Amino acid sequence: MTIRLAITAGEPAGIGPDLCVQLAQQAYAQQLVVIADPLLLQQRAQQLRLPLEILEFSPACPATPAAEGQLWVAPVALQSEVVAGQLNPDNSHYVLATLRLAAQGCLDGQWQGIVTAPVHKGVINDALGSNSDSPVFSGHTEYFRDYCGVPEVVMMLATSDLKVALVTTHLPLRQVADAITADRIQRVSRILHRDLQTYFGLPQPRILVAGLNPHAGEDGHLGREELDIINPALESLRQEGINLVGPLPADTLYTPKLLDQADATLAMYHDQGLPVLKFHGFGRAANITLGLPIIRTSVDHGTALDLAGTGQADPGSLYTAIDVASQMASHL
Ligand SMILES: NC(=O)c1ccc[n+]([C@@H]2O[C@H](COP(=O)([O-])OP(=O)(O)OC[C@H]3O[C@@H](n4cnc5c(N)ncnc54)[C@H](O)[C@@H]3O)[C@@H](O)[C@H]2O)c1
Ligand SMILES: N[C@H](C(=O)O)[C@H](O)COP(=O)(O)O
Repeated sequence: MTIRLAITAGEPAGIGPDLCVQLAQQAYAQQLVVIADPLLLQQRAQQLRLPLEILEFSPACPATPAAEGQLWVAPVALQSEVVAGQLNPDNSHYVLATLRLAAQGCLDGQWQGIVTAPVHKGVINDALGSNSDSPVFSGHTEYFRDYCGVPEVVMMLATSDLKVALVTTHLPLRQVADAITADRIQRVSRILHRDLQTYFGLPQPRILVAGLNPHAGEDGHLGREELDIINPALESLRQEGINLVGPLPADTLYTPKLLDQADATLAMYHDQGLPVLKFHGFGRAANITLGLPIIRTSVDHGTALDLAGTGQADPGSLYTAIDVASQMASHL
């Protein structure tokens, strides 16, 4: 059966539309349906001097891959003109409309998964009038969690040989320590364990867990979260049969000797785990939201406004995200 995936083109002034146009330059086994304004894609194709024939998507038709040079598109109209590289809050509702259509279509069974090109969190929050203490839009991860009505999801970025999942996602650093609770560690670990089994063919995944503090707290001399919160949470999860090692000092967790014996790693916060992953494989990684009732993957990079419309954007991570979503769909 041909897999059908929806691809949201993301922030219109960023490199998302460029990547979608680049995507159309070859044929795929899957039917890839880009959710975007078709005029934006045509404009960007002209700017990049690349051929593009748009085919309007109909959910009633059987899944059919596009030929080289063609792109299936589910149209959503922009609100305002787009200049590559220049953010315009007037188009933020368009961006959110593409995410809604993608999520609802997946819940309705129109496509088997969603792959997202990057959005700009700042401009969406500018448009929605939120501030740094309580952003209305923290990211796709939290948006799809709320849209799908599930209490917890897990952000995991993965290359072919390294998986980094996070206990907390888009939080100001000041709030991170308070968010590391036994309850959250348990919910995140259970989702990670289950989805590694379900989607990645790992019957008994071995997961390395980082501590929060330097040297994993140095026996309580450099912070007590390991002793008071993380250790007891991991111990009770081990009683459930989840194979967790740690809490380990984060600085040496990501060394070959330990990683060679692990299926995945669990970092306590965004910039503890993701710089390692991106140093290891920026442009070859996918961002995967675990715990959703739908499959959702994404690129490992942002909107790269400096590259929009230049032809310099590397589509490697988008290809990886499509591959990973397809593999996940094939496990269902
Ligand atoms: N999946 C997503 O939606 C996602 C992911 C990360 C960041 N973001 C958002 O993107 C915006 C900009 O973030 P940032 O500046 O921190 O990161 P960025 O990834 O946009 O840019 C960081 C650097 O990497 C380069 N780069 C990024 N993607 C590239 C590609 N495909 N090919 C070649 N070079 C590439 C950029 O030119 C820049 O030098 C922020 O609003 C952030 O929240 C979105
Ligand atoms: N944390 C992600 C990264 O650094 O790549 C990125 O911000 C995307 O997050 P969402 O998928 O939640 O938008």
